This record gives sequence, C-alpha cells and structure tokens, in this order.
Amino acid sequence: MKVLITYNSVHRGNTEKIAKTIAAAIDADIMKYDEVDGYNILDYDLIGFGSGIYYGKPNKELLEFIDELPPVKSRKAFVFTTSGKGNPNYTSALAGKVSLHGFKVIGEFSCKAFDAWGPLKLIGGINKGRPNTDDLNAAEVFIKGLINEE
Ligand SMILES: Cc1cc2nc3c(=O)[nH]c(=O)nc-3n(C[C@H](O)[C@H](O)[C@H](O)COP(=O)(O)O)c2cc1C
Repeated sequence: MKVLITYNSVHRGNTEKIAKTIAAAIDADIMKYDEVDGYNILDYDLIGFGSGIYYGKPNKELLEFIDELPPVKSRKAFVFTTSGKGNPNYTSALAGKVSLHGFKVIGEFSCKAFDAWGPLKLIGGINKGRPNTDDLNAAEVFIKGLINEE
C-alpha cells in the first residue's frame, strides 16, 4: 500500500514530529503540504493529513490545499492534529474537511503538545516536552493498527 503523509506545522514543529514518526513507522512518503503536487496525490492508496490547531481550527493553508486537490472519490485518508488542549474534536473538524473533499476517513489521531501561544508564554508554555516518547509511541501504535486493518 502506497501511503503519503502531508502536513503543516508552523508553531513549534509539534505536528511535524508526529508526521515523521508515523511515516517512519510504515515507511511512507512524507511531504509538507506545499511540496505536494496535487496531481501526484492520486498515486497514493492512503493519505494522512496533519495539522496543529490555531484559534480552534486546523492550519488555514492546509485547509486551502485540501480544497484545491483534484477531485477524489472514496480514496482513503486519515488525519492527525496536535494542540494545547489535545481535544479530539479539533481532529474531527479536519476529518470533516477531508471527507467533504471526497476522501473516506479511516482514522483520527490527536495529542497534546507544547503550547506557548499568547499569555501561555508568560508561564513558559504548557505541555513542555510534548509530543514526548509516549505520544510518539501512541502515534506509532495508531498507524500500525490502521495499516493492519487494511
Ligand atoms: C496562534 C496560535 C493559536 C493556538 N490556538 C490553540 C487553540 O485554539 N486550542 C489549542 O488547544 N491549542 C492552540 N494552540 C496551540 C497549538 O495548537 C499547539 O502548540 C500545536 O502543537 C502547534 O502545532 P505545530 O507546532 O505543529 O504548529 C495555538 C497556538 C498558536 C501559535
């Protein structure tokens, strides 16, 4: 199965850490969203979309990138997010966007990550050191489970 991981990670590289772990676990191709030629995406059986969360939403550029992809029908995808709160609802919002474009979303992964946004900077940020080894292990378990089910 040919798998592509694509993401944007603008705050602290937190989502990029998850993206790299997932890609390495299953030997997938990995590209930042702006390195993907939209038409090459059709070469892949499964695509993972990852984003940090900013003001309650996934990264705007990543969402626009998804909008501009060539039409797909029932192509499989999964989504992952990192955020200060680690709220799975954030991930569902990204899954919703991906489904609206025609993908069949077969998995979602979320984790808490270092957040030093705005006033949190004053206290040195929250979730220091995350994603940590446990988070990266959880991401690996998630993707291996997903691939085994396919
Ligand atoms: C401008 C900004 C807004 C943010 N808004 C939220 C938010 O609404 N909820 C939340 O849980 N985390 C929020 N965060 C924290 C990020 O989601 C978190 O640090 C995430 O891991 C960043 O991913 P990245 O390092 O891959 O960009 C925000 C961070 C920034 C910089």
